[in-house]
Amino acid sequence: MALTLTIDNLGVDFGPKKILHDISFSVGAGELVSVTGRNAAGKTTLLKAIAGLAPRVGNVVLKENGELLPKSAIAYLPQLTQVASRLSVFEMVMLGLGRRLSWRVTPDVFEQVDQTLHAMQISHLADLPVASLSGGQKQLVFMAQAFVSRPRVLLLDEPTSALDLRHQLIVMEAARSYASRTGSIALAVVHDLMLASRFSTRLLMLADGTVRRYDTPERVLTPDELSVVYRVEAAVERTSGGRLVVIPEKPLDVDTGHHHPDHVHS
Ligand SMILES: Nc1ncnc2c1ncn2[C@@H]1O[C@H](COP(=O)(O)OP(=O)(O)OP(=O)(O)O)[C@@H](O)[C@H]1O
Repeated sequence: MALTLTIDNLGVDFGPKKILHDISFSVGAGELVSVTGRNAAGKTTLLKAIAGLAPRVGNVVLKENGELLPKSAIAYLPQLTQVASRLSVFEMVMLGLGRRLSWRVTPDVFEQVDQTLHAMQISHLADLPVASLSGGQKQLVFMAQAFVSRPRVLLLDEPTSALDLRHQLIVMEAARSYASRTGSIALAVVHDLMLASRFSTRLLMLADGTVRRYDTPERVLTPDELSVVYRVEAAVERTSGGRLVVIPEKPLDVDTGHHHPDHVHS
């Protein structure tokens, strides 16, 4: 395969606290992988560690046609934060071109930014100040900024959490088509399991600080898995169109992990 991201025995400690350990998996060209798991499972930490933004042990190897790629081939888009900027949407997206920009804005640059705005369906916002946009619109702008930089690996931290239904689909479709069209890799933290299953080639389910399952959505999203990982009773069904539907029924008692049946006296 042309491009591969290989994570080998990755671990992250914050002081004495082991957040992630023994994480190994690999992703191939064209894949969108959704990272899922409970709150505080370490999903953000995993993306940051891959991007080199969190202290880690273990290896992150990105290779294309046998050649190692530099860290700059990986783009990390954090969860949406406040934007204090007077830049317009067009200018903000253009900044994604980084070192490819010179003092004069060439037609080629306009073209690339225009195309990206169009793909994200935000052309009509081009001249507005980013600061004046809604949370969801800002998310689309930052995704566009990441796309235009043409990363080989795109790491998206909860890209859909601030978005309405329509924009959730636009963003997930944009991530999927970016990966498949450019033969690159996208990893996205996604809490919505139906959205994740619909758009992802594979799900990476984190639990207890490590990879619990890394497989197709159909294989990962089973009632048994959901009860263990999320401590919920849930039904998993399929629509007539073949899509997976996860229906959470009720929370189960939190598993303390301290069951010692041997010690139970009858
Ligand atoms: N810089 C840090 N220093 C110490 N602990 C940290 C730091 N960053 C994260 N943690 C801890 O690491 C654990 C994992 O956090 P992380 O943000 O990766 O979880 P998450 O799965 O992305 O959570 P959520 O779904 O709630 O966004 C948490 O217990 C958090 O408190």
